[in-house]
Amino acid sequence: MLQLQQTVLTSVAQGADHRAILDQVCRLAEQLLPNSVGSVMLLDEKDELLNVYAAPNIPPEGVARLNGLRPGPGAGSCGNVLFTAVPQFVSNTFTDPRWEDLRQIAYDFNLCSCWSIPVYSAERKIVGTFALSSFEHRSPSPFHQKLLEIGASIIGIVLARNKVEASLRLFETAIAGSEEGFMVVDTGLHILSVNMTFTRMYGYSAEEVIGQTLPMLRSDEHDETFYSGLWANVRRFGRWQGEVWKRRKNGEVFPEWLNISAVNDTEGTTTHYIATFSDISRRKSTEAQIQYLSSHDALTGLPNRMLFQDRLENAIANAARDHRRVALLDLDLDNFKLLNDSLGHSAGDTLLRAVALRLKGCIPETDSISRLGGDAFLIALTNIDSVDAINHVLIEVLAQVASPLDIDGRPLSLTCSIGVAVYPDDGDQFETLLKRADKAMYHAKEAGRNTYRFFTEQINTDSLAHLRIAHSLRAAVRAREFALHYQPQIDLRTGALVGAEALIRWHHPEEGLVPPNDFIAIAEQTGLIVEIGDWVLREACRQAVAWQRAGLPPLVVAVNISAVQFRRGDFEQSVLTALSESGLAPRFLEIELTESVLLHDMEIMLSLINRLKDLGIKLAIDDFGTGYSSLSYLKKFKVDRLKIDQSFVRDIGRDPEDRAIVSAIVQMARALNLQSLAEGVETPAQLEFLRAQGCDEAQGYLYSKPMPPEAFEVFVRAMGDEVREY
Ligand SMILES: Nc1nc2c(ncn2[C@@H]2O[C@@H]3COP(=O)(O)O[C@H]4[C@@H](O)[C@H](n5cnc6c(=O)[nH]c(N)nc65)O[C@@H]4COP(=O)(O)O[C@H]3[C@H]2O)c(=O)[nH]1
Repeated sequence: MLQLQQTVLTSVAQGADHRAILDQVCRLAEQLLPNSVGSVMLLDEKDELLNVYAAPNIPPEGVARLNGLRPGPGAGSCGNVLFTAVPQFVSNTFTDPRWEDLRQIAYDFNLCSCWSIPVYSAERKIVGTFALSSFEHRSPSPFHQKLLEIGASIIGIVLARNKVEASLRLFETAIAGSEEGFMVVDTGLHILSVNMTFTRMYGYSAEEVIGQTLPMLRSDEHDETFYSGLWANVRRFGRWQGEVWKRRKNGEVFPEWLNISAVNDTEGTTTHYIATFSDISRRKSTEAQIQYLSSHDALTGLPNRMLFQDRLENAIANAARDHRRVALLDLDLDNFKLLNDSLGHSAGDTLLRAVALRLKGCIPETDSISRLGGDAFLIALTNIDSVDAINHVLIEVLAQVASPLDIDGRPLSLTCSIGVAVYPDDGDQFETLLKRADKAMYHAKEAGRNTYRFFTEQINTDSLAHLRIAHSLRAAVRAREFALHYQPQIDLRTGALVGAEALIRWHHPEEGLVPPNDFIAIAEQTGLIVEIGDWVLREACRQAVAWQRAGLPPLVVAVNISAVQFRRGDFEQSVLTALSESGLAPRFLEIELTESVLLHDMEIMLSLINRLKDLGIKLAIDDFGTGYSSLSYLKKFKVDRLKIDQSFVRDIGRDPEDRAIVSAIVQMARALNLQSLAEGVETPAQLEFLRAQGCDEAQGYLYSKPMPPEAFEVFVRAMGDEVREY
């Protein structure tokens, strides 16, 4: 008996298959009761019928006939064990009423006696029987009863263990195939096991990560405080869950939903952590998409009213802090309904999309546009420090919307009316500003459309003057209302004429002569300066050649160049065209630039200027001393002349600082081998000071105001021989 126990336990310890162990139990019992066969019967899943589970020495036909045995008073020893829940020892199966239903089987297989006792589950429930059937009539001795008891209890243990193992196997299969990632780590955060989903999600094989610690999977999205908080939670509450950004083997960072639970032993000490996790990148991008759709206009992709309002309110809060303004533009397309009805709605949609795109191009990235629905758009201009900045955008928007469109091959032109309300002048709430901008927009419509109106009358008046100039400037370019006046530049040592600065004049048909300071900035804002500047260059070159042809000594003509001319348009080509059209030798053309132009995009400027200088063109720095004065550029750019700004010259007589500045510029120019020219010289005293400092040249009312070409010609001829090329 002891040997039976030992043999079976060894098999259990070695992890042998449970059926093989049950067979072994039967065989060992048979050895201890010669002339008998052992069998194990188990209840089916419904707990109704008994089936043979192990019976190594009962022939298959016998097993087949015993299977499906329904417990009952005549259902043999095993059927009665289940029926009565107590052991059954039948010494004569041929006569005993408990074998009533199985009598034929008893005869056919010569099973003369049969002893059967219950097999219990771990929960003390009868799950089957263990029986010894003999080929002779006999009753069990106490030893045999013990044998049956021990056999049944071993069978119970083996079956229970098998159940646990089976459920473990099931669990493992479930984890391996789970859509969720699964990982077990020890308390030192070493990875002990991972499932297939982990491998798929992270791109690491199990071998690559087992034994490594968890931080290898971290991204840089969270700092140490985040992770220490997370683990503090797990230690305190036994679990943590939340969103964490992790890094795959290929370096990609992705969001996962992570669940960590502590596993404790029976004493409550944590031995392991189990992490389950899923990749939520797709969910997040769907969420982002939903968020996008709910905050944007489907047709144009522009923010909808809700998002726009949010942004405007933010902008107002920032502007309040920085003492700046925010403008709300309420824009309505003129006659859109008419176009939409006549073109069809699909063309109408294309039109709205095209307008949205153009509007986007008129404002900085940081500002917002929204479509309110229909043909109404809102624009928020943030960070505004002057009404001029709003004017600039308004003029640009009117021009952009009005420039011809091609819709499905059809040329179309469209205009819009804009109402403007300004924070803080017109209110500090979105709704108030919107109402006021809307009201102003109706005034723009009433004023004949294709224009804008501010809600506040004063801003309106100033701004409309601006708009008027912008409008008439466009016409002025076409109507050739510009002229150039020339101001002589004189050599201070010899008194000879060395050059002329060309200065633009605008002869407005109604307003008379408009000075450049009143329109150059607007021309720059509208981009018209490119066209105007082209004209100035061509005209100055043409005039210089005309004078030479008329017998005047050759003079260098200086032309002012705006920064916008450099950045927009092809400046180099303009110069080449002006020179070749006129036939002027490049050394008679000087371009005047301010310091800030040179310092912006320095590398690009340098190569452009060098190409022009290689042609022989001269370069003067205008308003010297008022800008950045980063002196290193003077050498880099091969400058010929420094023009001392008239603001320093004006007060030479009164202000010792100005005197010091002028004298320093003159000395520096000399040291660098550059010419110095003082602007705005009005008095002999100023002239004396400049001469004493060694300033090379001067220009100013003392000699002459800028003159029309004919007057300039008379001036030059009057100077006789005193003209030289500098
Ligand atoms: N008080 C006083 N002023 C004197 C005296 N001598 C000359 N001026 C004025 O000083 C300005 C000198 O031109 P700027 O500094 O280049 O300043 C110019 C220049 O920056 C710009 N400008 C003029 N013509 C053009 C042009 O064709 N293109 C560009 N981009 N800008 C131009 O407009 C500015 C103003 O031009 P203007 O009104 O013609 O004013 C000219 C000239 O008439 C003087 O003794 N006393």
